[in-house]
Amino acid sequence: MLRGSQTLVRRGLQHSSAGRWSALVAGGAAARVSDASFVEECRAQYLANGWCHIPNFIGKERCAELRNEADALLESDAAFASTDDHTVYQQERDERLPLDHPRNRLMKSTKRIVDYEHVPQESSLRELYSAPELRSFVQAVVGVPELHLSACPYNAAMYNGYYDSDGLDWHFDSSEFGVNLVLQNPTDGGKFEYHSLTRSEEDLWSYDAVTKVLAEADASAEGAATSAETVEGLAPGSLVFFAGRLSLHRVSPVLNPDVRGSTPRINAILTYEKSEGQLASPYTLSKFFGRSSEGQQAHAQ
Ligand SMILES: O=C(O)CCC(=O)C(=O)O
Ligand SMILES: [Fe+2]
Repeated sequence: MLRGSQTLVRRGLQHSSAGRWSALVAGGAAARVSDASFVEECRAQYLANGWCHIPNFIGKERCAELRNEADALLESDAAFASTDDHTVYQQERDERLPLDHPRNRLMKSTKRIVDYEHVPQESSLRELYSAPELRSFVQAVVGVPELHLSACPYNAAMYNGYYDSDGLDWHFDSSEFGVNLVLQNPTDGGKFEYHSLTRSEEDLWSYDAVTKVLAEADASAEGAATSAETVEGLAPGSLVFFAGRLSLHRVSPVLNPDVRGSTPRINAILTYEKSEGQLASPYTLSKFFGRSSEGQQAHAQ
């Protein structure tokens, strides 16, 4: 009797979670995240490219709702505008090496961020981020034994806004998987450029490979070919994720000719980690979030 009623309660919970997921992503490809053939297709794409792009992952209405929320927050006091120099490794420079060494070369990035602490409690972004359906799906596609929510109160999920001439220069992510939900494209520029598996877990410096990608990037400004690729076709509602911890990537500067008015590039980033309790690095927190490690510790989730 007791066992029977517990089963019923559990089934009821499962139904309500699945029902909530369907409502959250209504009209989008995400309705298929538990479908084995869909997961297989996405896994094949991830293995072939190093990234996986799913157009129209969430429905148009949900996308518009998130875009409107992000747009308002990014223009409010909740936003942190960063203008910073950083190394591709997102670590302090090594004074023993020359300034033009890849370890020390400084990249320039400017953008706005609304971090998780400023995302309203009732926001659909919070629901999407913590949905077990999404986490299991990403885990299956990237092929890791476990995937966890970030313990950082700031980088768990956030909105990014790139306004005129903003961009995020070449870097490796310090968190494991930054899942990118595209909410608005700018008029021009703001492309996502990606070099697959530039470094390995065995050699996290991989200086030769990093030197080569950065030299190619410099030369490509003059029109030369590069082994980095631009991920094409990203549009509002697209979900794209990639091995950003091992692959150099950047967002090219947003170009908004004044005459056509200003349309920022807006997206949400959802952070997942391979192990439980992961926090953001002090370097990343201070450069991109305007936050301290002490604050992170005090509010860790
Ligand atoms: O905004 C994007 O498309 C990518 C952002 C990114 O690489 C990051 O936040 O680390
Ligand atoms: Fe990144």
